[in-house]
Amino acid sequence: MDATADAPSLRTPARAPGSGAEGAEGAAQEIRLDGVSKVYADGTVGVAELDLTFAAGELSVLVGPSGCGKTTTMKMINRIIEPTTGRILLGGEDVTRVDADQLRRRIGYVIQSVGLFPHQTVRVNVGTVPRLLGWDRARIRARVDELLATVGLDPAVHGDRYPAQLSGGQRQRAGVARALAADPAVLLMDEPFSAVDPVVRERLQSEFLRLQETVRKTIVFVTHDIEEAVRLGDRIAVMSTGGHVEQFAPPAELLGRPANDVVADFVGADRALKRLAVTAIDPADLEQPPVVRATDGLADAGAALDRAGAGWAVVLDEAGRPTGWLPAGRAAGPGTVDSATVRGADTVSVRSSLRGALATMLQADAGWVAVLDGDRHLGVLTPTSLHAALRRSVDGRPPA
Ligand SMILES: Nc1ncnc2c1ncn2[C@@H]1O[C@H](COP(=O)(O)OP(=O)(O)OP(=O)(O)O)[C@@H](O)[C@H]1O
Repeated sequence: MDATADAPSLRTPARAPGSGAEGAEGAAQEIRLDGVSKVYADGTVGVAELDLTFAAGELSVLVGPSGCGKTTTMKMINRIIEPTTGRILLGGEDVTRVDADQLRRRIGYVIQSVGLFPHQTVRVNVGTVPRLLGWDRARIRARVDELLATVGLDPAVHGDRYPAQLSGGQRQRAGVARALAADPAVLLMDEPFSAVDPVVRERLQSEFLRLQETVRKTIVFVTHDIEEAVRLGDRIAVMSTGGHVEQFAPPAELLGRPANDVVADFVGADRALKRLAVTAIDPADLEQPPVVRATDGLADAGAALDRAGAGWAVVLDEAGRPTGWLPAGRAAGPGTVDSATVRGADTVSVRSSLRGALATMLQADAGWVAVLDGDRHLGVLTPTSLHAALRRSVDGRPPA
């Protein structure tokens, strides 16, 4: 789903005059559940009283064991299931009592089995909601083709196929395109990627993250897979049996400070490792060994190392990129730094996660990795500073 080419039109579609869908299109809206509960006819508590706010433009994940009420919670938002008590506010508007059909047209919905109509072509499927909204044929056609391209399907190749003629991953992409067709303020996704194999799933997840960067919908996403939750979620709600929310927090906080044993059990014993993937590199975490230029004199470099009391220096080339390191023991005598440099410097972008930095460090076996902003050297991470960064991300403490 390379969304970049189509970004502007996804955000600002022309509104169909008199479509009756005013408010259906465009900017993401906050979803607030206010004392919402569901007790089924047989007395089963699907969801206990929930107070939850899904922030506009964020991807919130509902995660938890089977039967804990994830699907019930999600389906109450588009009123496939009617809440027993409470109010649901969409962009501040109480939608608990508005017409349910109209409400659903404002909300994109993607489910595990995709839910494409098998007897309709991909184009017809993706155009479902715009058709219901009364858009004219040319506009629907243009929108559908644009969306298919956005999610990585070629309209000329896949547009006239039936769902059975697509692979699982392609069907899932078509499902996402259909949910986005009328540019809904909100997307609900119920285990959308669980029916495809792990490799395809990971690719769909990455593509979906890129798409979300562009469209910035308010998304509520149900999964039972904590890895998927951590990968995708801006915030994660861990639910437990009986429809309770045990913790609702960003992934790093959830993994770093589980609110209780239920959450700790659910996120798993390897939560520290999972946390690496969701913790960004903070320039304040970086170590600053002395920096020398390849063209500097060795004696000058040695003096700089002495002054700093450092055992080694990062060597930069003329463009300022790290090319290797200079051990203090070699920083003496005639010649330039270049002649004494231990070649090879592994680098990572400051936009990487700590996991990316650790992976590079392990692969290189160098014990340090230079962090760059574009071509600019910002500092280095070592196992010690990486550990400090991880603790800082959890405790909110400044790095040592
Ligand atoms: N129509 C129904 N009548 C009675 N009980 C129901 C009904 N639908 C769901 N439930 C019950 O409500 C609880 C929550 O179900 P829900 O489908 O929301 O769970 P879930 O977390 O989505 O589960 P899963 O991960 O297995 O899909 C479960 O105990 C379920 O058995």
